[in-house]
Amino acid sequence: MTAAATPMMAQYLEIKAQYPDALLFYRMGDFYEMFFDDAVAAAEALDIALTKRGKHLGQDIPMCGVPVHSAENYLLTLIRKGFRVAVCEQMEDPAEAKKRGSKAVVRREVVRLVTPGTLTEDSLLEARRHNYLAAFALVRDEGALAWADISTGAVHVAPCPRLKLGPELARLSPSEVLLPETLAEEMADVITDAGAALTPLPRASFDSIAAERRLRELYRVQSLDAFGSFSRAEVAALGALADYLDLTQRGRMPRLASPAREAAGGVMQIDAATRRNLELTRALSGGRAGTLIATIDRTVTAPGARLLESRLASPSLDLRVIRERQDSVQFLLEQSRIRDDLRTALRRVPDMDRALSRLALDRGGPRDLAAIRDGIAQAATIAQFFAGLEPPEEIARALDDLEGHDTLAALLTRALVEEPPLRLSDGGFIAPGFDADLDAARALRDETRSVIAAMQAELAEETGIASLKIRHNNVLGYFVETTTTHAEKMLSPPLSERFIHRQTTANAVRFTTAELSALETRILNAAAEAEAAEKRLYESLKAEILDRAAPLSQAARALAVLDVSAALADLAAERNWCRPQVEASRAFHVEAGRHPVVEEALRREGNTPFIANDADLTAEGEAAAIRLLTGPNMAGKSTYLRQNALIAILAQMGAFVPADAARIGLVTQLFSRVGAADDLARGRSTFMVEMVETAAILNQAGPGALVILDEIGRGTSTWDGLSIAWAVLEHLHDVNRCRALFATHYHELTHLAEKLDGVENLTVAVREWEGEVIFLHEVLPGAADRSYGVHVARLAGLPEAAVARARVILDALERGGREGGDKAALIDDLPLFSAAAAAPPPPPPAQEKSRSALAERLSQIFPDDLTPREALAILYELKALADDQPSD
Ligand SMILES: Nc1ncnc2c1ncn2[C@@H]1O[C@H](COP(=O)(O)OP(=O)(O)OP(=O)(O)O)[C@@H](O)[C@H]1O
Repeated sequence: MTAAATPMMAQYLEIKAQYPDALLFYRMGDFYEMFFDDAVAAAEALDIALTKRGKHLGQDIPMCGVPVHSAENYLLTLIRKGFRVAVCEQMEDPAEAKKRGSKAVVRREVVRLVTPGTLTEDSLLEARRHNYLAAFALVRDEGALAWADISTGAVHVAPCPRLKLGPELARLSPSEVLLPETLAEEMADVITDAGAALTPLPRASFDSIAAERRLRELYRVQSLDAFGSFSRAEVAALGALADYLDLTQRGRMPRLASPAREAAGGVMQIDAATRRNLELTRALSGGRAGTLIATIDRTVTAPGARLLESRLASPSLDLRVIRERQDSVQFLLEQSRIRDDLRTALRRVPDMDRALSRLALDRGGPRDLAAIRDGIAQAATIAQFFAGLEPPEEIARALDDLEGHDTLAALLTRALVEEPPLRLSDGGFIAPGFDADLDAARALRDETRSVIAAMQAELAEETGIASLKIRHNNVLGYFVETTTTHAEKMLSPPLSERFIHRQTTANAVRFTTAELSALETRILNAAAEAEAAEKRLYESLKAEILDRAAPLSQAARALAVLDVSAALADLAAERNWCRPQVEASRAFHVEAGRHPVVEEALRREGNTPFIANDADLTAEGEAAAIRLLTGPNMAGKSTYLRQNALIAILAQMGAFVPADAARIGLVTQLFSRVGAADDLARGRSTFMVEMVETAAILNQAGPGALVILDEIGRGTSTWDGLSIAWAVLEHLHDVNRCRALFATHYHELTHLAEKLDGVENLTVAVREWEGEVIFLHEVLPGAADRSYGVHVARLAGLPEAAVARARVILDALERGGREGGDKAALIDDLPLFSAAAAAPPPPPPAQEKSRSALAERLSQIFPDDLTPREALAILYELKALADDQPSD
């Protein structure tokens, strides 16, 4: 067979040509088949068998396929691996096609293009995270970003200068970003750095005039002014979203809320590096464990979890909003009984937003109808909890949105069975008694079933074959079946006159009778009628729901608000967190602050308690307020720095904070950087990255900024590092004039406190006891006198000999430093390493050799060029050299 010539292959190639960038899932009966390169790629990605089907231009056609009923799992794998999938369905019954001629091909069409940003199925989505599709448009030099979650219908737009795109994407973490083709190449890195898939679109998709028309049609409005005034770039970005949705959903538009415009500068600016470093929603090691969100998330519904994450990702700069949210948390903190009832009731609230979206896209099922029913029923129950109380404004507004769905609730309650099936085709979801036609069809269908049972009993008696059965399959329909032992009897008169032979299998013989055929027609008709009636009812219930989509979505949002407020109240109650005073100032005062994640980790381990620490970073007038933190390794410097950044974020997202009291002047920008030495694995370039990031801070941080710098400059040689750290500190003080916490190992910097008004020294207390260092984790005013690195090296299990040697070197270096000596020359003065080793002296000749090898290696070393880590590596090398020599 030459498949190229087949009309089917011609149809395939024609459709495939329209989707060159996607894998084409080509429906053939119960399978989606893939051919040619698609098959090769999919077989590998899915780890399924690659087979062949006919030939094309003399070559075998590679083919693979996945069953339709389990296609979602395969889709998920493909999307996760970065593919896009065009789903091509059969648009008519094969029997229909046959009527056009035996060679006619079943009509097929792509019904949907599945991409990372356009998923709606629960199985393809993370319940507790948004799935954003974003579009960035540039009109002249003005940029805008629009983003939508089509699984919930939320749409936002905001001005976004080109330089802000990276931080904005870091905040939203979209799955897919649309860019005009012309920008795709130069901006690809920004998109992929944010972990999103990049989809370039033709410039026409971003044309602002066409976009305006598209949006007017989409929202069925005369003018976009109804939503506020948008810039050209904003309209273009929204238009690109609409265009892409039209393309991927093949004209079936999702339900989209009116675009909400986010004002520029409405949220705390936090760039990608800071988010990573503070482990807000993703841990440095990947995943959610150990992040701030994992520690504070006590929401009990998926929409609540999504709202909490978006509040955390975008701490507000609007005092009214912050205080309203705090009021809600406080109210539910005080009303602990209502909080408990509320949380119990919320646990039974389904994800109404996603159900609504699927219904709108015609991808829903009976279970989505039930989700709406249960959601609004719970909403009404929840509204009652607050009767007779005067809740604060945000909660009061939410409660208003919960009500007014009684008619729909009553309708759905009457219409649906308690637990409907997932798919429409499964049937049986409309409750008995709801619709007379359906009841009649079902009665007929079920009655005929009992008639069949009666007929089977009759025939068994008549033939004297007790094991005779009436069965059903898709090929024969209903048939009478007996085992082959009775074949002869059945196939000879008189029975053969009544029983018409249909089929003989290995174990059975099958027949039909005139009565059975008549009955079958009746059954089929009744079942089809019931199915049609049920489908009709489904459509009308769906329409009722979609008619009220906007208020329903508001109710869903209100439930999410209640969930978030109750969750934060629960956390505050259990962990004893306080309500921070957030104000328009440059104050930063925290009493007994804690790091929520470290504290929880310590609590889980159950040994040491977390030591709370105060922070006073209040800036006077326009001056800077910088605290320079010195102290040994492992003392808790990083923890202290980060806890204060996290407290600022929690305060401005409207949550309570892990402290006894806090007064936070609005932090407009938050920067956090960690010294490169913490990431040695990536080598030298890490230092470059660190410097680029530090440059970004010095260029951007304004008076409202809070800057957290952890051992900046550590990735280079000592003097370079010190000089850079010094200059950075001065710049922050004199030019940026922001609030900053600066942890360093360079003790020399502590002298700056005497010179610069806004700089004060802090240190983390340790106690030395019998030669051991005990970390007290207590932050106090003052400077550390030494770094205790050698002590920590010992704690980490460095060999005793190396530790002893390090002490000798340190001592000499410190003496040299104090006396202003040349450090390279110092090496000559140092007693040799082997002398410090506690090992028994090896035999003299070998020791001679060892000394010379060591001396030679030492002569090649210039301490000034070494980072501490390199010095440590050399120490190992020297030790190995010393250990090796005797056996030579
Ligand atoms: N306030 C605290 N109370 C109790 N334990 C703490 C506290 N702060 C830190 N720790 C513990 O000490 C460990 C080290 O803390 P951290 O990483 O902040 O130290 P560091 O001074 O920054 O060290 P390095 O300079 O080596 O990076 C933490 O993992 C934590 O277990």
